[in-house]
Amino acid sequence: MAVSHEAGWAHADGALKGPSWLRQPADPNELVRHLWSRTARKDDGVLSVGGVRLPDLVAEHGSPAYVLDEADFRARAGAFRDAFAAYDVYYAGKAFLCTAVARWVADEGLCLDVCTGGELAVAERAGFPMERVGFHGNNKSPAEIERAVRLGVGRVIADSFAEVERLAEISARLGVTVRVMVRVTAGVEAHTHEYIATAHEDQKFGFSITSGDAFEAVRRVHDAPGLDLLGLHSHIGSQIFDSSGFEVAARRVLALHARVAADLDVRMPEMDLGGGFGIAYTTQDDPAEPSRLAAEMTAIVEHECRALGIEAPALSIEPGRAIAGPSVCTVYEVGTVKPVQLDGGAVRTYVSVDGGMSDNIRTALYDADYSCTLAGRASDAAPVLARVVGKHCEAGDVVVKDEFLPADVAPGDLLAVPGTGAYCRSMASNYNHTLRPPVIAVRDGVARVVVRRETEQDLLATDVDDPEVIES
Ligand SMILES: Cc1ncc(COP(=O)(O)O)c(C=O)c1O
Ligand SMILES: N[C@@H](CCCC[NH3+])C(=O)O
Repeated sequence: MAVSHEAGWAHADGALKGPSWLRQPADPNELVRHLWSRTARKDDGVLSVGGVRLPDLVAEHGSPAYVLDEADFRARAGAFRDAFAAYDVYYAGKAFLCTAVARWVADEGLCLDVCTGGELAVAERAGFPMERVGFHGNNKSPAEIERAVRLGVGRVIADSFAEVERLAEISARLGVTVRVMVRVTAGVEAHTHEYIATAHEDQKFGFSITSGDAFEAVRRVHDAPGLDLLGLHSHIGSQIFDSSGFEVAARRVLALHARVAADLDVRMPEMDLGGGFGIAYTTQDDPAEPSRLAAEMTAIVEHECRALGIEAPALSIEPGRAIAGPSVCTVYEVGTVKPVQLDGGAVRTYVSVDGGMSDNIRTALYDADYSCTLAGRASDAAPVLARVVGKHCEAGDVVVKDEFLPADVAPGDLLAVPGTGAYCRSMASNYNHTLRPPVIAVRDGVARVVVRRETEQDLLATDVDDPEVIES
């Protein structure tokens, strides 16, 4: 997919200008604090996280690597837990999940949202309390549902009529009661990239409120003997800053909740308002603290419930990105630096690193913005507008579209990109047979590998090298 260039092209005067919001760093040897995890700091230009200097980490574990600030992850999880104390907070494992992270989530008292058998397997291995797991997905297989039910997950979020039937059949066959939420689409156009908005009508998730499908799904779950109807679930999209989408969605979902009480005489005890809270990828983003989100969401729900004359259901939310995203930075090594002359005479500096769209697809896929900084040394060189690109055979293989880097950036330098904890490792691929990088958790000066780097043996393991197959 093409990379958009609000930025980036040579202007009429021949100069290369970045996007309007991009600023030259006040001091390239300092961090733009709110883009980095809590323990990240620069000393004489050397970046450390969790008390571990990144050049030392790379010397031991290689690059690229995702560096996970454990204290930061736990603090963000704890901030959601405390701010939303009256809610159940489900960490959305799709943002990033491994056994260590599942244990931290459990330790911090959060619940866990999984959406595939694979994520469920990690939860199981971590010994995550299954009654605190919610199982999502628009196309759960019968085998996945059965496994989740056998494991005793606390709730399954139903996404289609076929799934309601499967759930009813499985609960009857196994003789167990399954607690079910009904995922609804509230018909909201969330202000985010169209690929990650999920509450407008024309998409695959949930039951439409306006068409009447959501009401019908509630009725069927309620009527099924083995299913325990918990309530409605709404998730409007991801990387959202504007609370008006949540407000409209909450109003519509609560109206349905009230209608179910009035028409079916059923009081649903719970409601989930989903995740989607945005984080700062660049200086242009200004995310709200969990305490403000909690105050706003609670005010919206209380106001609506008063207006409808109903008792507020017990609420839950499902943040993923806002917990995992800012806790990680990716460290890369620079391989080549290529000044490219553009029409009009301006020069763009292409800085190639040893990863790319295989470890961070978000720039290519969503036109996402990132920033970066030199991580291994100080520099007093003048800033140049650079584009950080990967090593893949793809022109759109861009990691950071536009960033000011010191003009002396050179092969062997380390670059670190903040905000890569959500949907980077979890969406990583082996494109061009690259090896997915490790996730290294850092805390109190100690680095621990929590997801190891893939090896060529891992890649070759799935490639069948059997003369009987190949030559037949
Ligand atoms: C159902 C559901 N819950 C929670 C999330 C987590 O979203 P985010 O990581 O934006 O908080 C998602 C992903 O968008 C989702 O689809
Ligand atoms: N993968 C998306 C978000 C999708 C969230 C899952 N429903 C991103 O990187 O922004």
